[in-house]
Amino acid sequence: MQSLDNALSLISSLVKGFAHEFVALEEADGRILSKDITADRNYPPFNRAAMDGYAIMQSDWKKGIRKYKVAETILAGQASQTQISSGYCYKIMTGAATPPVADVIIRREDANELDQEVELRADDLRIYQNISREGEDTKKGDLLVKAPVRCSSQIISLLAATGNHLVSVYALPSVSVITTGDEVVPLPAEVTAFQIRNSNQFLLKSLLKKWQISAWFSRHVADEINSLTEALSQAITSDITIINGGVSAGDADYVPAILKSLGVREIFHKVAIRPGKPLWVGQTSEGKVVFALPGNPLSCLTTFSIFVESFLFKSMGFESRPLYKLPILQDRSKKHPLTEFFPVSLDPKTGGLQILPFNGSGDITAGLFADGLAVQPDDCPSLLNGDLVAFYPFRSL
Ligand SMILES: Nc1nc2c(c(=O)[nH]1)N[C@H]1C(S)=C(S)[C@@H](COP(=O)(O)OP(=O)(O)OC[C@H]3O[C@@H](n4cnc5c(N)ncnc54)[C@H](O)[C@@H]3O)O[C@H]1N2
Ligand code: MOO
Repeated sequence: MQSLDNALSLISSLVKGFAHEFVALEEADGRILSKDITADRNYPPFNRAAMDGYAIMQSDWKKGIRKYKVAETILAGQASQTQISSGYCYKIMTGAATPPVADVIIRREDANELDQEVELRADDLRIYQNISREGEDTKKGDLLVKAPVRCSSQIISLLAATGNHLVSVYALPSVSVITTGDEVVPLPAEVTAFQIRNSNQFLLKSLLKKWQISAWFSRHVADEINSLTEALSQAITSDITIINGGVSAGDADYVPAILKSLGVREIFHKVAIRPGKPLWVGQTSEGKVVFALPGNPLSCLTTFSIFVESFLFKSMGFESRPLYKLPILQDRSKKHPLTEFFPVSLDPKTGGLQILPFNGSGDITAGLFADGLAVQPDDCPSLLNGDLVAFYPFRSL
């Protein structure tokens, strides 16, 4: 049985890195950028008027001039046609380019608009008042966002602002999802007394969607050697195969043996964690990776979130995944020597972690309102209120 750290480093050793591809900006939400974003020009690209008003020369104001003739009206997007001299101003709109000769804008609210001229008022006049100067936000060539990073709405906006209508992202892997078990029935079939519905298939597909991945091959297979062999032989042609159930010690837990018979090399079987101990990980001779996750719903969620996601993060260029240390808000003890993952919610008032009780890893409500998983290390029999614990968020925070 592997320790958690060993299991994670064995998984890292399987990473070859996904290819890069270009996608349209409209399709980039939630994808992982594979190329840095740099500024294609200065921002603002010109001395941008920040207010509707009148642009003057500060030197005129200092001379005591308060009434100005309007030389020209400059709208956003227009180039100015005139060069003002003393006693003249531009009428200018927010977002328009302020000609270099003008170095102050007085708001329209502080102007008395007369027939051919305008009388301006200001208590305190500062150079470049109401002008956002060229390059003051960022300079051409500046690194704005370092890859890899998940495309948020703000990043999408920045990509658009900097002219990237095609975006370089990490290509998505092909993924198969196979659930197993005689007792597991698909929706919307009726369940008999000793059957259960196939929730993990939906769980896994939903977890993959966070990465914008849809499984190309998805099937439920009974605990029967021939059908499992047939389905798994197809599934393992994918970059990543995720199998659920049939990996512990039961008479019908055929998955590890069948994978081996199909030439999948076992990297490890069993990790010293709870839930999720029976996890099996292997690799085909072509380098495709196979995760066989334990069947209990919380074990499935945990092993996906910790192991499959670590593999995805690394394959998409992240050195490590975001991991937080946050205070736990209750005492917690454990009697076994395994590292324990448990569902927690983020307390909005304190920023600490509330422990969410559940009734074992088969409880369908376990982790229902959790924001992520917290960790009680193998050698730590008790956690005290206020102790910092590792926190793996379910969503990128
Ligand atoms: N003698 C031992 N027994 C067990 C061990 C062990 O080490 N020695 N490990 C236990 C642990 S921990 C877990 S977790 C389970 C995992 O077993 P399997 O991965 O072989 O999974 P199954 O036995 O097929 O199912 C376990 C449980 O999960 C339910 N299940 C399965 N698939 C689905 C699905 N698609 N949707 C919803 N629920 C599912 C299944 O009905 C079982 O109740 O083994 C322990 N036993
Ligand atoms: O992974 Mo198992 O859930 O520890 O019962």
